[in-house]
Amino acid sequence: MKPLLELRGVIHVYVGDQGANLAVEGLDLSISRGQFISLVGPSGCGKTTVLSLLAGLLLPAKGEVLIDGETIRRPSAKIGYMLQQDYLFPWRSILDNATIGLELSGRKTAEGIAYVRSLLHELGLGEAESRMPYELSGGMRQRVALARTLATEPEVLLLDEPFSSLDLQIKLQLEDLVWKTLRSLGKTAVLVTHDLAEAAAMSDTVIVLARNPGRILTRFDMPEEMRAALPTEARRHPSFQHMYDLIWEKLESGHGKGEGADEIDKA
Ligand SMILES: Nc1ncnc2c1ncn2[C@@H]1O[C@H](COP(=O)(O)OP(=O)(O)OP(=O)(O)O)[C@@H](O)[C@H]1O
Repeated sequence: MKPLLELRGVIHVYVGDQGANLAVEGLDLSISRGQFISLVGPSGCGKTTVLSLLAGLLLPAKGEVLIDGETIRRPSAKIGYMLQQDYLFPWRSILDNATIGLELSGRKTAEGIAYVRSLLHELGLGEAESRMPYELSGGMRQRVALARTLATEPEVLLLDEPFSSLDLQIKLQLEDLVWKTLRSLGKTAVLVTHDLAEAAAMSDTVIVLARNPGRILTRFDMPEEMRAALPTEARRHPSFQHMYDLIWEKLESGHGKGEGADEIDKA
């Protein structure tokens, strides 16, 4: 099957006052439609750089980044980006926050609003659409941010540590909810996380990166039964601990002491 997203021989160099910084080198990656991929690795290995390249916010110095076989040269409506911080506008209600992308792209039609209402409903916010951001918990705010990202119907969701600021219980609930929502809508997802358990539980495939320069060390395809299960169920699957240990060992072998594996959340 033709991949939906591809990185081919990608190199990215940041150029600034301090000179040139080779951030990532020789990245080759294919992601199929509907796949859920996680990127894990120590701080500075290029996870956010990869997301920015996929989002069209950065252009590679060498190589190609493609969606559906077409080179990504600028941000596209096909790709939505959800961040650690929700960046809700405090003066707008939940519904008005969730419809902002539609407004900016001139698509705030009755149909568009109805779709956003259905998303809010799916995400357990149906009764809360007229409430203001200050009235919401962190988990609710992230659900609004997800509805806002999905409102414009992107094919791909880039998720940059969207659960990292949440309490454990809320985080687990939200992992299930996001996984279920993206699955039911057939979306393709690329998650960046420092939490190896989260990566193993949510993903079809976990990509392990190393740094200096950022590069792909290996990829782990999760067992079929884990992939089909909700993240909280996948965490209880007999293969979960084994997959987790494999990812952790690869990270350690890739970095050695002092090279950053200790920054990964092993809890
Ligand atoms: N704007 C920038 N200018 C110069 N160098 C940068 C810039 N952004 C990132 N870098 C460098 O590129 C490399 C990759 O950074 P990136 O932020 O993609 O890593 P990361 O894996 O997402 O890190 P973290 O886990 O800490 O968020 C690092 O060496 C970083 O210092």
